[in-house]
Amino acid sequence: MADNHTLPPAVRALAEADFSAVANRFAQAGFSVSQPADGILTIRSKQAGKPAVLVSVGVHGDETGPIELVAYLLDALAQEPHKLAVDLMLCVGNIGAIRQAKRFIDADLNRMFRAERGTLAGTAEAARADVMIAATSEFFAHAGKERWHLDLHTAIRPSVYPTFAIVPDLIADEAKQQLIGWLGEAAIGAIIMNPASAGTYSYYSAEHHAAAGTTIELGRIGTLGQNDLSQFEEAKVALNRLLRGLPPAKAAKEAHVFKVARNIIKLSDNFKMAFGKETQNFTALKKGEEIARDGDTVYTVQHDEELVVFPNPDVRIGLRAGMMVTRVK
Ligand SMILES: O=C(O)CCC(=O)N[C@@H](CCC(=O)O)C(=O)O
Ligand SMILES: [Zn+2]
Repeated sequence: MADNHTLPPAVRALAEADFSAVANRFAQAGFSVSQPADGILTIRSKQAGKPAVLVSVGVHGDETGPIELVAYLLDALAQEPHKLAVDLMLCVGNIGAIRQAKRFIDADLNRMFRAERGTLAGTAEAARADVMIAATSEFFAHAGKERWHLDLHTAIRPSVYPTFAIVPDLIADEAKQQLIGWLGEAAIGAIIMNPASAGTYSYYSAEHHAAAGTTIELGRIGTLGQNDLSQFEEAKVALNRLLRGLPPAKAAKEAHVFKVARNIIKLSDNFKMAFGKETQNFTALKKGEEIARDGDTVYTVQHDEELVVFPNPDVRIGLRAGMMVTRVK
């Protein structure tokens, strides 16, 4: 982590998963506040029927922008706690990796939210995912119909759309439309509709807890305390609006919509991508162009146009090394 002494106190506290100041304020204002595990805080109203909102940050330890954004927002909300209009679960994901300013310690935490973990079982992140799953299940077990999970990330490499979201297809229609409306308010540039889980946290919440769950990419990885949050002002305003139960605002932007055509899975150590790993997200490839090869398997573009997202040859064998998407609108 950056030199913590120079960080604004609210940012330092959230990055260290120290909820004490915030927890006290909401508890004093009459909310039921609990910390079911390290890095997890729930704040519930004593009145039933509020929307349930899970906000997660730091699922990858080097993705620091969302930690800053949520820290400032939560700090401001804690000054007027009675304005919180939802039941809130806040999850700081990979606490150990945040401390070390690394994506993960042993393995990618955002691939652990699946029934079969194979070679990922036994890692530090498998244990952390179990803790997060238990707390998430408990949180949504008490929830009414309106359920959200906003899992805030940042991308490793540049992107044609600096902000974008991955939305599980299986979310029920009404909730999906509400989520897409919210992503518009947040000025998210592109939405990728995803038909199948890659073991991610937001897909898990959507599939198992009927949440309007999404992974949101806000810019690129950077040093804690040094992110330019002005690029995500609309996202901050939209999140603030949701937590305070204010009426939806007009979309700041209509997102470009894509759908996942195929996940490129790394099959062996022979996996080689046809382009550099700095290739920006949403780079377009034409039918027949090579994407990657892995021994005898050659991945080529099947549609007239496919765009590559998250190209990463360095993932473990068996995991997604890239996502090919096609344009819907
Ligand atoms: O930029 C990258 O290569 C990774 C950024 C990131 O962590 N993205 C998430 C997306 C999760 C999803 O598909 O919903 C991830 O790969 O875990
Ligand atoms: Zn991430």
